[in-house]
Amino acid sequence: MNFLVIKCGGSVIEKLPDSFYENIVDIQKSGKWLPVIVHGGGPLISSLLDKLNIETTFHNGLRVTTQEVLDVVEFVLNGSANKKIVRHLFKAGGKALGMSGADGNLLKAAPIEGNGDLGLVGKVVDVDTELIIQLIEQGYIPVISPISLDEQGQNYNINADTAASAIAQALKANLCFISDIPGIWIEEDGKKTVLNKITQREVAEMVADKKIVGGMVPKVEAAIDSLLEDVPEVVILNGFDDKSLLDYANNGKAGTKIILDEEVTHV
Ligand SMILES: Nc1ncnc2c1ncn2[C@@H]1O[C@H](COP(=O)(O)OP(=O)(O)O)[C@@H](O)[C@H]1O
Ligand SMILES: CC(=O)N[C@@H](CCC(=O)OP(=O)(O)O)C(=O)O
Repeated sequence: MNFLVIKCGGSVIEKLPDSFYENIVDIQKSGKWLPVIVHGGGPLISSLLDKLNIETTFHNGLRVTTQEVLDVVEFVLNGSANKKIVRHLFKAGGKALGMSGADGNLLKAAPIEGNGDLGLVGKVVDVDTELIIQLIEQGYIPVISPISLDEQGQNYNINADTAASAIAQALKANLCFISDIPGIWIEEDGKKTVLNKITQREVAEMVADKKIVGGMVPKVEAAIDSLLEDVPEVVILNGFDDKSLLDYANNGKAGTKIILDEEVTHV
């Protein structure tokens, strides 16, 4: 089965055109790919925290998460962000089922190592692929928020790129990150050039040189982790170009393709 994990960034959820969701439904109906959506909601969370006068900070692109912050994260991700996508897919003629990693114990979480400063930030340690496959077989497009529980029932804030990577690894799915940029860029003399591919080594150099920063850091780390665990392909696509997802699904055309160093000789 050709699974396609489509990670919708919070940077674009509010702005994706109807055609984006129609394309997902078309991709599913074509049978070429079985779509699974994983979503974030970073800017929506920050804006609600701001309205509630709760201070929020990030460390290497990850939100420092107290229990008070987590309540808001969960409210936004499992609520408005998840249901917005379900609603759009319904309007596009699809059958979407929204759930968090906690529902049906879909994702099992654990705190990330050395996370003292980050608080309740977790990682995914297990994915119930059977549940995802059963939903797909019943014609659903799963829409997954990354909030998940550990063995004790403690909830965790999990970066959506990291969760999407874990799900892609478990399904051996191709992974598309839909974000608010046309791909990874390099900036020289004030001019930005989008890279059509980037290697693991180049990613590491750009992160070390602070040429990849903020939310792009967990994204590229998730991309490399995925490829190292036999995910066939990871790409970054532009959420504002309504053809980018369809172009990728049909022709493999991507904004930026991330590749392992050993693949360089084969490209
Ligand atoms: N080298 C880079 N190329 C492209 N975008 C970058 C780069 N470094 C940092 N970014 C930032 O990463 C952001 C995307 O990550 P993020 O805000 O987490 O988006 P999302 O909500 O889609 O996951 C872009 O808006 C951009 O500002
Ligand atoms: C730990 C951590 O940083 N969690 C993220 C979860 C949402 C997310 O990842 O949203 P984007 O995809 O829009 O970045 C957060 O609290 O913002």
